[in-house]
Amino acid sequence: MTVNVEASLTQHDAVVTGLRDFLDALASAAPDERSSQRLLHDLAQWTEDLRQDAVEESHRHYGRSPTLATAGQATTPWYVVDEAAPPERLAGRASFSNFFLGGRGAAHGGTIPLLFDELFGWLANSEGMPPSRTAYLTTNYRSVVRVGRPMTFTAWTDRVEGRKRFLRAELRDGDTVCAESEALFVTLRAGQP
Ligand SMILES: CCCCCCCC(=O)SCCNC(=O)CCNC(=O)[C@H](O)C(C)(C)COP(=O)(O)OP(=O)(O)OC[C@H]1O[C@@H](n2cnc3c(N)ncnc32)[C@H](O)[C@@H]1OP(=O)(O)O
Repeated sequence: MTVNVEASLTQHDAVVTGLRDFLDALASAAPDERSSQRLLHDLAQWTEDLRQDAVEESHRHYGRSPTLATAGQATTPWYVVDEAAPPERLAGRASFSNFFLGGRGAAHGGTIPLLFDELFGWLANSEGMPPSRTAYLTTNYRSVVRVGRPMTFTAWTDRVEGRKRFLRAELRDGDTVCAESEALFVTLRAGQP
């Protein structure tokens, strides 16, 4: 079994990386009854152990990694930022593993806006920016996103009007634009969650 663990990762980051690999392996396999039973048993044991370790949101590790792609959210399509000029522009690479398969080799349609929302969150909430949230996000699907393909993305701030940031992004497979997105992020007022 190959587990994609980098030496520099903390133990928790390594667990999240392992979880991402696990989900891909699970989605790619057709385990027999015996394997499924063993898996269910192990999962049930770990679920129980982790429930004993439950803590309040601000003390959790999950989804807060400063070093991992996707901040350590194992259920977000993998991406890495290669060029960061926040809050103006981001560019990088992405890939949808079998865990994100919708059907006939194409990524599930709901997972593409999930990636865009991640990228927009990066842009709109970069260091020094007041916190903001997605008010709307639209996606145009131009060509299927194939699982396992190396993709590239660009996300940029189109314009700012007071508390409103209008953002745009493109996801490409080579020269083909597979999806485009447009979103509005609104800066939160004091007291908004
Ligand atoms: C905190 C960091 C976390 C990282 C976030 C990552 C991104 C996310 O996924 S966030 C999760 C998904 N998003 C949400 O749950 C947001 C839920 N919605 C809200 O909280 C609120 O509606 C919020 C904050 C977006 C806007 O509410 P509020 O501050 O009351 O806005 P409001 O004063 O009515 O409107 C401000 C302006 O935005 C415009 N606007 C607000 N919503 C929309 C919309 N959906 N469409 C178009 N325009 C809108 C208003 O028309 C207004 O424009 P103008 O100033 O020109 O009159």
